[in-house]
Amino acid sequence: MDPLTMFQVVGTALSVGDIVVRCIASLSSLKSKYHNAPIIVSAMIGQLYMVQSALDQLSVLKSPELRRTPRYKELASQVHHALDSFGPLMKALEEVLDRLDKDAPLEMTTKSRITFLWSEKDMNNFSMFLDRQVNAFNLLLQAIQCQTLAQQREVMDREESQSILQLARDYSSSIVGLDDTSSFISEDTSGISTRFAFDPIILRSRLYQQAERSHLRQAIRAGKSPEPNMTLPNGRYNEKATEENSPVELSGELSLHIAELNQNHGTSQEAQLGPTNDQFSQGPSSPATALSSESSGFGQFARRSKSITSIRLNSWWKSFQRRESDISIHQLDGRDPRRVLILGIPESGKSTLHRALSLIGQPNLFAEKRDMYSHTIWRQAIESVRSILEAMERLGIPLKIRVGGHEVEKAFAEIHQYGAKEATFDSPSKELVDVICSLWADDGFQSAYKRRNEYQLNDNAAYFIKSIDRIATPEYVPPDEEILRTKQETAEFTDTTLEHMGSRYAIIDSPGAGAQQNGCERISEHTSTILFTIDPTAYSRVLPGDEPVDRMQEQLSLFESTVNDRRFLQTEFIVVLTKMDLLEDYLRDNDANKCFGAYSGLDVVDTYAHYLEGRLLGLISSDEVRERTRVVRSNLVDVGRRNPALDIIAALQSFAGSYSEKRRFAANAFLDFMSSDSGLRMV
Ligand SMILES: Nc1nc2c(ncn2[C@@H]2O[C@H](COP(=O)(O)OP(=O)(O)OP(=O)(O)O)[C@@H](O)[C@H]2O)c(=O)[nH]1
Ligand SMILES: [Mg+2]
Repeated sequence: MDPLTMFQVVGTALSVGDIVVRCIASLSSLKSKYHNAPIIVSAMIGQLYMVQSALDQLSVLKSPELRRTPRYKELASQVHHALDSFGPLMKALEEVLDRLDKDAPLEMTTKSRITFLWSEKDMNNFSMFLDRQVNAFNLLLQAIQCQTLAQQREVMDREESQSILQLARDYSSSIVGLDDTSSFISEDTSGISTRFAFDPIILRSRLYQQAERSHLRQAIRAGKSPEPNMTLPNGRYNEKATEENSPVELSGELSLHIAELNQNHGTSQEAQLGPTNDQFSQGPSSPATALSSESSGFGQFARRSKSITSIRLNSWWKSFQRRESDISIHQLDGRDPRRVLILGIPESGKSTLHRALSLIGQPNLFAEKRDMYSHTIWRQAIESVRSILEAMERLGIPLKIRVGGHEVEKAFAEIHQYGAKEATFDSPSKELVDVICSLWADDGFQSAYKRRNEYQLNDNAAYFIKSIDRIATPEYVPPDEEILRTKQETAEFTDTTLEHMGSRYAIIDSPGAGAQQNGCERISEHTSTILFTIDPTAYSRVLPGDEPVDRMQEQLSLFESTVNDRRFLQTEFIVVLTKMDLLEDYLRDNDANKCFGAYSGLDVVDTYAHYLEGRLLGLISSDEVRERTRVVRSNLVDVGRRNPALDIIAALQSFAGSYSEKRRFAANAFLDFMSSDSGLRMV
């Protein structure tokens, strides 16, 4: 028997290209007839555009020459029936759509809506099944792009690739019914990521971009910019997200890892364990179904009658629907959150970024805790004054003026006394507040402050000291911006789940450097994006601790080792230059030119930031990783008017790394549109 050839594999897929086009047309027609058509119609149009783009790319391979190329022969045998069900699936979908389009009433009444919803369920299954096929297509395209046989083998031998093919094969054999008894639908997708190195090719394709543009146009036409909109008030997508796909399971998996990590660090976090990994994977993959080459390949589907295919597909749907409740939510809509890990040296702003991101999803994050934070702010202000006074002593800087009748010793003693007491906020004396105001006006105090790089001082010391008379009043209620200025050392990994424009992110904050490295080992496999915080004011400062460690050197080395770590080869990086608001003052007080050597002009914020960005990007050894790296400059505490963390979200969304992300983005624009007044209204 002839072995399967690339010509057959590709030919089979291409033979139904016209049907794909017709299905897109039918879905569009349905959508235009129903002002309030179900969301799945829009989602499927996007999905089919994906398929069409993949076919477009594959069409170059239809040459019979490929029959003879050993590399493609091997590839064909590896793909081995994974795409067999694509043809029948498209044909059955076309039938369903024909029927729906024909029977569609002009007005969608409650009754017709119910009828439609029945079909919607089928379409959801179609949509999920299509996903498996698109994954297999993607893999095929990725392998074909390889330059050598060795590279191709490397791609195909990956565990992830094998899982993708196995899954597509399992579904194929269930659908075409060639060996129903020996095959079953595997639910084990845990090892499959939705990201492929090949995805950008699809994303760059004309068809996909057209589809995406059209989605965005609709969203814009509906008067909605793709500006952040945390929740869709009536959006089904989000309802699903919070009810069916509540973060519990996903977060549970993540919390499991985080709890483990924290346990390893000997921290005290009580793990809220969710389901174990075993609960997420619901059984082993089935063995590949052995099929003869006669019953597969090009021509096979042409011989199958449409009705037989449909009957089999229908029965597959039914059995699938029964199993629906057993399926992991990863499979139902592919909306598992992107896992975003925040890394950086101590005090580089990781937790501030984490908190700013959390505020996007939970604007009332601090509502219950403002009272507590007013004490924290007062305490940190007093501690800052004390640190400066201590530094004056150590550096031999005298106070230039007498402080409101107080000598420095007296002021010092008083501050000490306040620093020693825990919650002294209730009664900060007017006298003490005056002392602090006078200290701040003192030249000696100021020159010690300017030398803050020589000792440890809270980054927001100046802000709090300057605001002391406001902070010291009993009526003081700190706004979010000021809470974000407080410093709290992070001892353990913490995560938060953020929903934004239909995308979900599990964002993990990490503790200081030592613990971070241990944690990274374990958490890396779950990370799609790393937010790397860089403190631009770190030069000429040392890290707190026994050994003097140059902060800037430390963060450049940590960045270099992280960004070039093999485990993160597929990871997206967003470098966040934090504390941009503090930079101008810091550059004025500390000569960056001296610190960085031969460069000049580094006393200007923009020139310095530009130089630092160049240094950071220069540390990335892989071009691919550099392409997947974005830099965002941020003043993280300035959340008053517009949360700066939205820029990070925009950077997250800008990645074209995975087609599913892009699709999600486009779908979300749709969903936004559908949930707007001019869009979908649930009956
Ligand atoms: N003004 C200003 N302060 C910032 C900014 N980013 C961080 N900070 C402050 O810098 C200090 C350290 O920030 P954190 O977020 O606690 O740093 P971290 O990296 O989490 O530190 P560890 O948990 O100790 O590793 C805090 O006082 C923050 O308020 C910023 O953009 N502007
Ligand atoms: Mg922290």
